[in-house]
Amino acid sequence: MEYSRSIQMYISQLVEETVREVLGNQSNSGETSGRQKLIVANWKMNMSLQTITSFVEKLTLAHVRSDVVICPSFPYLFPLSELIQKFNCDVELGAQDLHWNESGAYTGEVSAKMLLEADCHYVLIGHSERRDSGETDEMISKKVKQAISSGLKPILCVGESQGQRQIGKTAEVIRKQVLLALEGIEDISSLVIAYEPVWAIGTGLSATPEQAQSVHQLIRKTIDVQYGSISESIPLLYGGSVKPENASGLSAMTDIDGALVGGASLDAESFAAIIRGFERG
Ligand SMILES: O=C(CO)COP(=O)(O)O
Repeated sequence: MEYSRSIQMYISQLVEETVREVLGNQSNSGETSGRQKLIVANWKMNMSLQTITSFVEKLTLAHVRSDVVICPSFPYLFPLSELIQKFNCDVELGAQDLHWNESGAYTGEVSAKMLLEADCHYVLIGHSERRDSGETDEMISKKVKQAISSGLKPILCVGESQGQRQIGKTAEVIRKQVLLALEGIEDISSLVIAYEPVWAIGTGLSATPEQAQSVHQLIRKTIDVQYGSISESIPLLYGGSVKPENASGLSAMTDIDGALVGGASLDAESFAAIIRGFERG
C-alpha cells in the first residue's frame, strides 16, 4: 500500500516536471507573463463630437476587462473625459503627441501639463506618421524625457519600413530607435513600447504573430541589456492592421502584451472584439 502510494507520488511528480519542461520550452506561446494586457486606440485625425458619444456608450456596454486607452485628437480630450465619467466607462485617456518644453512660444504645440489637466495618463511618442513629417530620434527622446518627468506614461512607437525589412535591417533599425529614444533616461518604469512595422500600418497587411514576436523579443532583450530585469515588466504592444480576426493569434505570443490599434479602433464593436481577442489569447 505504502509502496504503491510512493510510486503514485513519483509518477505525478514526473508528470508535473515534464509539463513544466514542455511549457518552459514553448517560448512563443502559452506562457503567462504576468503582464496585464493593454489595448490602445489611436484615432489619429478621425471621429467627431457625435461619433465619440456613441463610441463610449457602446464600449461601456461591452464590459471589457483589459486596460484600455483611447488617444483622440487634442480637441476631443475634454469631451471624451466627460463622457468616460458620465458612462462610468473603464478606459483611460492618451494623447497623440506632446512638446518637450513646459510652455512658451510654440504655436500649435501642446504641453505635458495641459495633457495632465485634460486627464491624460498616456501619450504616443514617435509614431511613424510623425517621424514621416520630420520628427527625429533626438526630438523623440526629448519628448519621452518630458513625458516621464511630468508623470505621463509614454507609448514609444518604433518600426521598420518595408525597404529596411527587405534588406535585413529590421533588428538594427529597431534597436537604434529604442536606444536613441531612451538615451539619458534612467527611470523607465512607466514606459510602454509599441512595435509598429511601417509596412503594416493601414495596409491590411499585419505582421504574422511570429514576425511580431521576434521583434518584441529583440526589444525586450535590448531593454534588458541596458536596464536589467525591469525589461520583464515593460508592456510591448503590437500595431499595424490589428483586427478582430488576428487579435488572439498575436496575443498568444509571449512578448506581445497588447495592441495599438488604428483603423479598427474607430468602431466600438470591432475595437471591443479586438480587446476580447487579446483577453482570450
Ligand atoms: O498606426 C497604427 C496605430 O498607431 C496602426 O494603424 P492601423 O491599425 O490602421 O494599421
